Amino acid sequence: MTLDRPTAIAATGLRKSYGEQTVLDGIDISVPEGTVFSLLGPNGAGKTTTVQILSTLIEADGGSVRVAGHDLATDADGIRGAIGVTGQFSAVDNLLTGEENLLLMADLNHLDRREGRRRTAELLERFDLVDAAKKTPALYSGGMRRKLDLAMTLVGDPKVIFLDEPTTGLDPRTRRIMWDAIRGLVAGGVTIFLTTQYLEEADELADRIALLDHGKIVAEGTSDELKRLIPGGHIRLQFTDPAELDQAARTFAGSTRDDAALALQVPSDGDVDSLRAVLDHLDVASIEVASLTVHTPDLDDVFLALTGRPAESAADADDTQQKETVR
Ligand SMILES: Nc1ncnc2c1ncn2[C@@H]1O[C@H](COP(=O)(O)OP(=O)(O)OP(=O)(O)O)[C@@H](O)[C@H]1O
Repeated sequence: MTLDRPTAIAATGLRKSYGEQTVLDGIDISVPEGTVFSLLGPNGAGKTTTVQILSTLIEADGGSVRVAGHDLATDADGIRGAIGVTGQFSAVDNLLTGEENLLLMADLNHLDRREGRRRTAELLERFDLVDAAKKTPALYSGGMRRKLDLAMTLVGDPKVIFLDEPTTGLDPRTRRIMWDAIRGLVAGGVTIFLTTQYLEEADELADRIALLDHGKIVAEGTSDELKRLIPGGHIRLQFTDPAELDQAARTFAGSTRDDAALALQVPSDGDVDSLRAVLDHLDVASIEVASLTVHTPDLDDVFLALTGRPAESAADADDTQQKETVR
């Protein structure tokens, strides 16, 4: 579906070290126009460094980059003119009001006065900041600042937007508002490069996801492709009678029983055929089941399987690494 689209962001063999520390150890990235690409990784994995290189803020030690048709080596200005960046450190000026911040951006983007006012009003409305427009951002909540920051990025109508951990630390409601705004941008044809520590965020928004760990992309694919990389799916059968549980445990080789919960987990990839096979076996053996649920692995399971560590504590864990690529 996205295969025929032109490439909005292409990076090959990106390398970057700080002193002895290799932060990016040769990474390749390709993002089709109008899609969301998510770079996922724990604290310190190199996500911000990647965004800084692709958005011309710092130089790589090696590799080539094209963004929105411009080559980084020969036309960094072209890239700067086509992109918007919302970083972890916001561009918001605390001495100006929210509205003045937006008007300033309109000026910097060479919009005339009328167009600048129109765009500012539209963005204040869109991000539910009309009531806060005349206040300085020092009085804003973290979520409001983040929304103002994204609104400022949108003043120039960029075709490619880099969002570096746009929802870190936000409450679930504000996170949803940001997600909706991002979906709206993509629907309008914008390409999004999103970094996040949240597996759920990548799962919700991204067309393709790359997992960055120890300077390398250790897995890449759609959310479903990544989930298929790992085992862990199962059908959970719930019983009301221990005798039924006993009988089912004998029927399904390789199953795991939970006696306290009167439940049995039968390994399964969750597809219809395997579900039908389980139901047929239960039928033939006349086993009564109270309920049945299908569990498919989520990105947390993927992260654990590919890095050997849970996503939460990934930043301070050991060097265990596996390589896996989905094409
Ligand atoms: N200017 C710098 N000088 C030295 N080391 C740096 C510099 N910038 C980043 N680093 C190091 O590079 C590594 C990657 O940092 P980066 O900010 O890209 O990670 P990240 O994945 O964005 O993490 P986070 O989620 O914490 O922002 C870190 O170990 C960091 O300490």
